[in-house]
Amino acid sequence: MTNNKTILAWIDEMKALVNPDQIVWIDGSEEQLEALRKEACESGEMIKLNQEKLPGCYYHRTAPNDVARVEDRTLICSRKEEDAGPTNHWKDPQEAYKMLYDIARGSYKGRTMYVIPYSMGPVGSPLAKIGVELTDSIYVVLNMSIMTRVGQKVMDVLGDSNDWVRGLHCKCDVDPEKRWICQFPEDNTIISVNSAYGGNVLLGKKCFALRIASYQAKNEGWMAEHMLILGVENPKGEVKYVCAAFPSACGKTNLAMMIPPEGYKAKGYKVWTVGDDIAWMRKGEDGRLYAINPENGFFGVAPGTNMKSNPNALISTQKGTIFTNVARNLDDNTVWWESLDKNPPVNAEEWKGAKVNGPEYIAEGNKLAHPNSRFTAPTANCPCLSSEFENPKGVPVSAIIFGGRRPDTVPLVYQSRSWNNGVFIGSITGSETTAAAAGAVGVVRRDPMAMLPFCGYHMGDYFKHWIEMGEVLGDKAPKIFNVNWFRVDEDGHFIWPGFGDNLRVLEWILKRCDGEVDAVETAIGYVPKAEDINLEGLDFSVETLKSILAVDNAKWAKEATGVEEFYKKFGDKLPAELRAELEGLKSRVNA
Ligand SMILES: Nc1nc2c(ncn2[C@@H]2O[C@H](COP(=O)(O)OP(=O)(O)OP(=O)(O)O)[C@@H](O)[C@H]2O)c(=O)[nH]1
Ligand SMILES: O=C([O-])CC(=O)C(=O)O
Ligand SMILES: [Mn+2]
Repeated sequence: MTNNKTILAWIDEMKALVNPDQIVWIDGSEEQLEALRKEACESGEMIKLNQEKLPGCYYHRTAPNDVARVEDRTLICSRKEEDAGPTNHWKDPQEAYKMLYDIARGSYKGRTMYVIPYSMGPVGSPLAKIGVELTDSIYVVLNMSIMTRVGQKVMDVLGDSNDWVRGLHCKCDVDPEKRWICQFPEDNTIISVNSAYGGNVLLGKKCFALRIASYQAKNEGWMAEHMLILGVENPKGEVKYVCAAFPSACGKTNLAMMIPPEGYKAKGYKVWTVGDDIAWMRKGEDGRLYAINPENGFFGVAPGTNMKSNPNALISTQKGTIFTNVARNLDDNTVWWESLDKNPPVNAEEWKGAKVNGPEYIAEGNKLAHPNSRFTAPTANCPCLSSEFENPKGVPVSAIIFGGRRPDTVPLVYQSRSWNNGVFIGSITGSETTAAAAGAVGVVRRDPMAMLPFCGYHMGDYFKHWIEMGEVLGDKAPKIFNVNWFRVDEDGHFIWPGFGDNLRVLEWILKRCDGEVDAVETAIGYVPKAEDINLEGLDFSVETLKSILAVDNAKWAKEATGVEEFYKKFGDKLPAELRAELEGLKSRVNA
């Protein structure tokens, strides 16, 4: 498939290490993928689902100890420890290679090495980048061929270039004690061992498109962010694009595919999805910031997805999709997860594979699907996929939105006072932890720009890079906002209806970008006047709206103290601009 000497030499080296019985190059053809699906079903690695109801869909189950990303076993292996920074786990590259090679050695014996050439971004786009993943898992091959563009065409574009990212995945025996997800940013290399969970092994996604790419982006003057990209079309037919960074399982897929409320639909509003998880952004010829989605599929959270909450996501999963760790309905060989509908299958197989009576099992307090069960669906299935999805130049970004799960303190929406103030707001993002990563759920932690688990270098330098991008973009920079869909009442219920109704907030955001609406200046930034959020057709009182737009200076004084504590980690790597923003916030909330 290629004469590229750097690729051939690396594959020879890896082959000598892992010792496969044979090597198969993934050419991207449907025949080859179909043969692999058949093989995976014969070995039991995958189950073919009901082909009338779910054509081209398959089911897979991971080991019960291997169901989410493992942040404490994810390492940044830069030569200097300081370059990984205080928010990453670090290991010396020489020691890491030795440890990983000892684990990987001979691990493909009796198995096949699949070579997957893939492009992150439209093949040949000036914003795209290329990787090669080696894996011994057909499941990984099939997922990568949904999530990225794979095959011969990628090699053709790469030619002899050495600008590609090396990725070695060894499933081994999925031993959690020997599980390591290692990035070597200075070597453009990723090694992942002893896992088969998507976020750890689909190396194009978090490992390349965020951890390695964020480092490349800093050095090359662009941005790699954990952001959805969506277009809002107004009744005049104009489309404006926004990017939003929320931590894992905090609503990116849902916002990216939202259905406008009835009243908005009637007026002609439409929402178009460009991406649901990752954005690569660069300054364009006209000086504005342009974004592409480097992915070609959605690796989405299944539980909670239904025809009411997110029909576009659900429809995206109805063909050519791989389901992982959801439950199976054994009567008709389809899938089920919590809140898909009100009828859990009686004749069910829960996510670990035990046969159970669904309703009884749930009544006993169990879940049929794992909370982080996922679907891998082709973007092409999405009914609201943007016509710009394949545009090699990307889409111009009007607004950047940060957000997280905050039961109190943070208002529904506010606008930053300036670019640097917006960077400050992104840097102090807090959110309750979710099932997307192993560990406790529901604990508020700081997750700057939703990049805490994904920034491939020193977070202080990353903040500085954001400040510098603002200088480069000048008055053409997107406006920066923060949202919080997750304020709760005394009974712990979400106050704001969220989902499609979030368009009401996006409308205000876009009006602010165009200078069409006023706002109230508060200690933290600009908050909407309650009458400027359209509540038409919604059973929601202005009083309640006011309660979730309110800024409580006493709470924010506490927040500022928490930020001050958090910022200590960065020492003198904390940009002076952010220090000044914190001082500004403190003086305003205490005024
Ligand atoms: N209350 C409320 N919940 C929401 C909203 N949007 C999403 N959620 C819930 O948040 C959870 C995760 O949503 P996703 O859209 O899959 O999150 P994500 O950010 O794409 O997650 P990753 O794929 O892990 O990066 C689901 O359980 C949703 O039901 C909202 O507007 N309000
Ligand atoms: O990487 C994963 O496993 C899924 C994901 O999008 C996230 O956790 O943000
Ligand atoms: Mn994500």
